[in-house]
Amino acid sequence: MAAATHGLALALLWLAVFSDLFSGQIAWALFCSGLVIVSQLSFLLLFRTGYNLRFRDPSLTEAQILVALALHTFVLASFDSARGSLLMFYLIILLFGIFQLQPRVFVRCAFFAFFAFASLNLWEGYEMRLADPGLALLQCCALFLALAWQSLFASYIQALRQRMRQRSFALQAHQDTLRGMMRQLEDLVATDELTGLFNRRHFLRLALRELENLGPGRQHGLALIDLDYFKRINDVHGHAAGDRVLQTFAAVARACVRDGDVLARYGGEEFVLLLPNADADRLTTCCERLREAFAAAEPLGVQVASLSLSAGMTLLSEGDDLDVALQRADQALYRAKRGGRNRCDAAWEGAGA
Ligand SMILES: Nc1nc2c(ncn2[C@@H]2O[C@H](COP(=O)(O)OP(=O)(O)OP(=O)(O)O)[C@@H](O)[C@H]2O)c(=O)[nH]1
Repeated sequence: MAAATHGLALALLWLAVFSDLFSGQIAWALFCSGLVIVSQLSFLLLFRTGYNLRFRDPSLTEAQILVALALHTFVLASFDSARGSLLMFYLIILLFGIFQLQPRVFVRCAFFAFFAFASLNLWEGYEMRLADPGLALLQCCALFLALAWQSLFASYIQALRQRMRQRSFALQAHQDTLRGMMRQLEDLVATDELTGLFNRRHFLRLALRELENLGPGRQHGLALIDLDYFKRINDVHGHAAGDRVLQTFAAVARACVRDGDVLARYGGEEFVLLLPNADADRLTTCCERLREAFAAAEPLGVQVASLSLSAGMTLLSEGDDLDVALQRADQALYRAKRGGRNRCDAAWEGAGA
């Protein structure tokens, strides 16, 4: 935009030259045009080389405005009667700083514009070259008023921008807080309070998603795990001790599974485990490891003679129904219980294994 404005100003300069409103020679008009082009090429070079990035304002707004104001005053020196109609270019040049410059810097640029134009007139007055001193005084006053008004307008715009920025920061902070609360809420909804594991509802959601993403030839391992004689623990040691045993199981199970495995409390003293991309061997190994680790666990402050669990295992294949797979696992768990507990039984049949 700045280059286009300079181009426009050059077009006006040459219009003035051909309309005999330019008081200098053609060579002088060529020199002025050259100066404008060189200044623009210099800025282009700064931008292309990335040198501008060293400054706080990489657009170099203030420098561009000051150079344009100086060039404009320099060219105005060769205008007499048409000078007044070109005064508006001071305002156009300063318009580029309205959104970018701090009010203090903007006023500095406006003052520079007025100082340049007033100095030009004073110099011409001193040299006795002012054709109409009254008109020159009127032009100086008009420019002063216009610049003062523009400076006020610029500070108003800056204040407005500052307020909008603050509001946008506040909005951002509110959004962050809301997002954090949403995350907490989601965690609460998905977590079992006692054990810190996922709850049944969240497990079913995750398992369904895993099942949907299951490609041909791949399988997930699924196991239902039930703590043995848990009622007895409650009856003998109390409900609080039972709770501690459940928490102990959760801690032991967490240590036994890998990242990406899904472990959840299915309800009461029953848990469910989903091992993505696992075959029968890996699932069996994992459940056996878990069974042995739980048998060796010592819940804090509870003297339980022996801890054990039973597990029912199955595999999930592409197109499998989650409810049907859970039923298969449940039947295997039932067999494990009937087989004497403290064991893992499997229902691979019907699982595509
Ligand atoms: N402490 C505690 N007990 C619970 C909780 N949820 C369920 N229970 C108890 O878990 C016990 C489950 O008992 P049962 O279903 O008979 O199972 P079990 O005694 O483990 O017997 P088997 O599963 O056949 O080995 C019940 O007494 C429930 O009250 C809980 O959050 N905390």
